[in-house]
Amino acid sequence: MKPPNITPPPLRNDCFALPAGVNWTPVDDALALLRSRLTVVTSVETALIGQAVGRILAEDVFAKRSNPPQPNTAVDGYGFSGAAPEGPQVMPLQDGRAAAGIPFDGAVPHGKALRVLTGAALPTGVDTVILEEDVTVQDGHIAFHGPLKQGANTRKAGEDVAEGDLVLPTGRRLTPADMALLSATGISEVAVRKTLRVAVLSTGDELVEPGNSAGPGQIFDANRPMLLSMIARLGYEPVDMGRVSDDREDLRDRLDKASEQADVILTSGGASAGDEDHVSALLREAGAMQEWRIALKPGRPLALGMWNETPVFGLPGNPVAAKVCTLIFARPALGLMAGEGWSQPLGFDLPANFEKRKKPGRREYLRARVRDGQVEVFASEGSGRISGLSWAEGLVEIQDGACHIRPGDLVRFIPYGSFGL
Ligand SMILES: Nc1nc2c(c(=O)[nH]1)N[C@H]1C(S)=C(S)[C@@H](COP(=O)(O)OP(=O)(O)OC[C@H]3O[C@@H](n4cnc5c(N)ncnc54)[C@H](O)[C@@H]3O)O[C@H]1N2
Ligand code: MOO
Repeated sequence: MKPPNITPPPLRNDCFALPAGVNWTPVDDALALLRSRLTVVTSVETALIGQAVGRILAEDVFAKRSNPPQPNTAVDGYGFSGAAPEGPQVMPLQDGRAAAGIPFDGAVPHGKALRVLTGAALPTGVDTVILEEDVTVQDGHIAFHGPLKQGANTRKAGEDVAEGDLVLPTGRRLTPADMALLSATGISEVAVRKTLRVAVLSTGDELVEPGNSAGPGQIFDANRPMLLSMIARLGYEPVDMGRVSDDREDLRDRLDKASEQADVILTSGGASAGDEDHVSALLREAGAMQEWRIALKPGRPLALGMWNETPVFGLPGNPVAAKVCTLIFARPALGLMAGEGWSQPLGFDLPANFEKRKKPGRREYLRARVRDGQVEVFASEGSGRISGLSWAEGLVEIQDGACHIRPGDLVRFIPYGSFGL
């Protein structure tokens, strides 16, 4: 029998070729859209500072007390009033001493010196301190060499923070250093955002739980353990929604549950438009689907949508693409929803030790690390090469317009740490 007369399309064999007539969304436009559409979703609660590290401030915090609260001495030594002129100085000692927490009761007459210990409030009549190492003490007197400026070796009240100053702004994710700052400025509890709950769900008939036996055609679910731990590292509450097979009704059911238990949903797999790509199909059906074809490698088929008013990031199944999309798109979006605000990862421009050609018009992220001050990239760009994710210590961002990177060209390296991992 004669075969039917069918005209095939020209062979491109490039899943990243920009199809004619399709408008690919540049990464920055997709990010701008996310940024403009999303808002803070978490409510506010009070946390004692002992429990507040890693939490996000829900309001500006102002100092209740100055730091230091009063002028004090920065060293162990002897305090007196005014500058000491050049040359040898001898001063009678005042009886008593001032120590941290045990102030000197009374005033020190001009011309006399008082024994003072680091942190002690300066008593009336003392505004300058000589270091004890520079002093000879004998017969109720001290002797030292001038000159010494007025105010030497002392700390002014409020020189660090004055009462009423803004100490930390809304949206700040509290660090261990902030615990010291809050304590010192008289703050013992703060208004913080409840922790954002992020559901993680894997889709695909081929997936098996690590620890179980995997038959032919099956693979272990690698994305879910990665994504759950990324969420925890980013400071959000991971909500494990397990795995769903490629069954639309099961997936619908699981998305319903996830939207009850979490503020945001991350799925992986089924994001593109194949026969079994149920995530994108359901999001499209729900009517609130931005089916973005993003000019990005890896991670083009990122499905974004709403499910029961809960934002869903339909991440591509390939683990490298799932991680890149999480870092580039989900992370700033989660920050915004959590009350932390939109953030850009800090990158460093360093010379490349590799050569790469690419099509202009799409952004690329390669698994990378820095050795001897140069950026090296993983040997393969394959999106299923999970080993490269562990090999890498960050991503190198190749700009949309670039088409040929030569060794020695500056490229932007973004360490995983800059993403909060
Ligand atoms: N004809 C085309 N095929 C594909 C294209 C294309 O443009 N034309 N794009 C490719 C790209 S790029 C990606 S990325 C994937 C995206 O696919 P989906 O998001 O629909 O994901 P799946 O098809 O379900 O899975 C892709 C791949 O990843 C594996 N996978 C899925 N989940 C997990 C998991 N939890 N742990 C480990 N591995 C996982 C899955 O087995 C597949 O091998 O589509 C390409 N195809
Ligand atoms: O988005 Mo796919 O290869 O980029 O993994």
